[in-house]
Amino acid sequence: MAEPNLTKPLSQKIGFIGGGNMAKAICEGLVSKGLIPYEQIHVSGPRLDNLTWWSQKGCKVFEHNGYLIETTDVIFICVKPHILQTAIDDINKTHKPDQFQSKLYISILAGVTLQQLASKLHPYNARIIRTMPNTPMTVGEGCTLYTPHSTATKTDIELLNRMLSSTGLCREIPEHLIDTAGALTGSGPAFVYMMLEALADGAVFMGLPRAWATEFAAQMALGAAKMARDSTKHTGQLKDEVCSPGGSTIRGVRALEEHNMRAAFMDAIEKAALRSAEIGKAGQ
Ligand SMILES: NC(=O)C1=CN([C@@H]2O[C@H](COP(=O)(O)OP(=O)(O)OC[C@H]3O[C@@H](n4cnc5c(N)ncnc54)[C@H](O)[C@@H]3O)[C@@H](O)[C@H]2O)C=CC1
Ligand SMILES: O=C(O)[C@@H]1CCC=N1
Repeated sequence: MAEPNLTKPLSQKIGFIGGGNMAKAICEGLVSKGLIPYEQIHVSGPRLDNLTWWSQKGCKVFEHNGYLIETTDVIFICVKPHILQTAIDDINKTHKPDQFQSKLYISILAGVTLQQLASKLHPYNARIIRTMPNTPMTVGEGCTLYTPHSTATKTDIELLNRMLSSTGLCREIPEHLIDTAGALTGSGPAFVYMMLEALADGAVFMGLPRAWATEFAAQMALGAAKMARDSTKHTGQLKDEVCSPGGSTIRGVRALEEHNMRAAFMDAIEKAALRSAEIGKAGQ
């Protein structure tokens, strides 16, 4: 696929069904890159008083999802997986399914399969792409994985790439891998924040002021992540280059091995991936 043009502003109106954490992260990612102004973004949710973050920024807010679909071109579905049916039922309170023109629906729901999405959204003339984004897209370092449904056109996929490449990495993957890859990229930030907190706790334990410990831990991880991403060296080699023989780092490495750090991270990804698949199998 040709490199998306990341600077040209979007002409489309973008909608979010559900204005929670991940919807805000996508919104901030798009706006901060100059792709779209807040005024071109619409959001819907069951209570307007929960949408003040959006209205204060200048976005248009709706209490019913049908009005959001009517007034936008691309709709991000950003509710919790078990709320999907309730959100769809809400559309029917104000609109008839065949009232809608064909539009692009981008699901960010963990676990919910393209087949499940298609069977629920088919009456609304939906073209569908399943994605797994992550919150670091707020700062332009996100990672979005996606699988298009057969209803999605080449133009839809190009538009998705244009939007989400501006907020970080955006990569198509086969659907059978999205639960596992999503455990790594979608849930992974929580695991990394826990790791940063624990590393900072260690430094505080040894006497470093908390604010410094937090700042230094984050900067250290940012640099290490950049090297791991951009270097051709294996992460094991990068680790070896930090460990002086008989030095301080290898003592810390030994402590991590004694506490089964690798098994703990592997288990975290396994459990998150299995839960994601379970959400899909349970029909949310
Ligand atoms: N938080 C994260 O890091 C990530 C979340 N996701 C997915 O994003 C989705 C949303 O997650 P969060 O943003 O974390 O949850 P959240 O709870 O922050 O947001 C969900 C929003 O949906 C709204 N809502 C509830 N009922 C609704 C209805 N009937 N119609 C419209 N809106 C309704 C709620 O008011 C709330 O603002 C989930 O499906 C999750 O699997 C995917 C990747 C990362
Ligand atoms: O915890 C969850 O289910 C969602 C999916 C990935 C991140 N948060």
